[in-house]
Amino acid sequence: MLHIEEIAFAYADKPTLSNVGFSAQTGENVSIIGESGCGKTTLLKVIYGLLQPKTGSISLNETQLLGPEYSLIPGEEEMKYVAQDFDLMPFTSVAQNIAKYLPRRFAKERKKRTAELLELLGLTPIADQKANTLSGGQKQRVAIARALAIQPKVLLLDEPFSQIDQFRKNKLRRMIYSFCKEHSVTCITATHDTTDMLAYSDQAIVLQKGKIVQQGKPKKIYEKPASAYVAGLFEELNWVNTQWFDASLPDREVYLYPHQLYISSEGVEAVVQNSFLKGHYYLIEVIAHGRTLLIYHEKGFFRGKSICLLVDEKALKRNLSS
Ligand SMILES: Nc1ncnc2c1ncn2[C@@H]1O[C@H](COP(=O)(O)OP(=O)(O)OP(=O)(O)O)[C@@H](O)[C@H]1O
Repeated sequence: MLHIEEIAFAYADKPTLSNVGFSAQTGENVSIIGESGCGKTTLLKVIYGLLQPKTGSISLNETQLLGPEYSLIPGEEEMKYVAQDFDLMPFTSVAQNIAKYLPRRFAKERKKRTAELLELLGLTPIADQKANTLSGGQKQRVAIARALAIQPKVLLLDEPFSQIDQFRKNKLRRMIYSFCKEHSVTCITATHDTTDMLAYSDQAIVLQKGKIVQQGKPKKIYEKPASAYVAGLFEELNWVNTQWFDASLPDREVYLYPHQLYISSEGVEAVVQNSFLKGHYYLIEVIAHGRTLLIYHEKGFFRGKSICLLVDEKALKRNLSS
């Protein structure tokens, strides 16, 4: 188990993390999400042992990790960290970049494992290409393959799929996270992309200005966000007044996800501004009570069309009581 307790960290005298603590079971997949600059990368670097926390402690399977001030080589041996800058050997082939991290003694085993990793990350066709000729997404995949070369106990991924095309991203995500599960690798992913969190994480940690503001099962966080900040990490929010929909409710401004508003034959009058095709549905931008709101609908509408909106009453009331 990876146990992180009450970590605080500051760059010079600028506090960046305070009171951060959580535990991850062996093989658990934890996401760290939050707005840009909230401290996700810093937290991964503290866990990996590149930055020394001011206070707090980190232990892996009951062994306390002391941090870079107490080790000759920064970085914990049993962990692998895939940073945002990849750090590949530029004039070396994809296959050699991966093989370098495998023991030299067992040549046959080394070749087999390299081939497996090339296949897992979809890199076989470019195995002989030099790293400096790769695209950002290809470099990112080589960096992940390298981190998995010798199976770590803990894999720390910083925005792992940010440069990978949509077409490959979903398949790759499924493969990597199921690889980690099968091999009991604890995986901590810092991400902006809440799809990483909702579909694949066992536990999510939401950071805001270096502090944990919500923590738990992803579904629960999505359905019961602790604040508009947390909800806004998933989708653009609609701010509405409760009395537009129900005059008996206290007069409050509340936030709703787009799917919590829907088109009906009666309700709040709105005028369509834009319809954006999203695949099998549309994102519709409307103006109601002088505000821009977003809703989902199966059909698109022309600009200027008048429609009426109703609200998911449960969501409205839940929001009111939070
Ligand atoms: N080496 C550094 N020296 C001083 N301040 C730093 C340093 N690295 C990061 N910071 C600051 O610490 C804060 C947290 O940065 P961090 O990179 O951890 O955020 P993040 O959540 O990972 O952001 P992003 O999602 O944009 O990668 C930011 O305000 C950043 O400017």
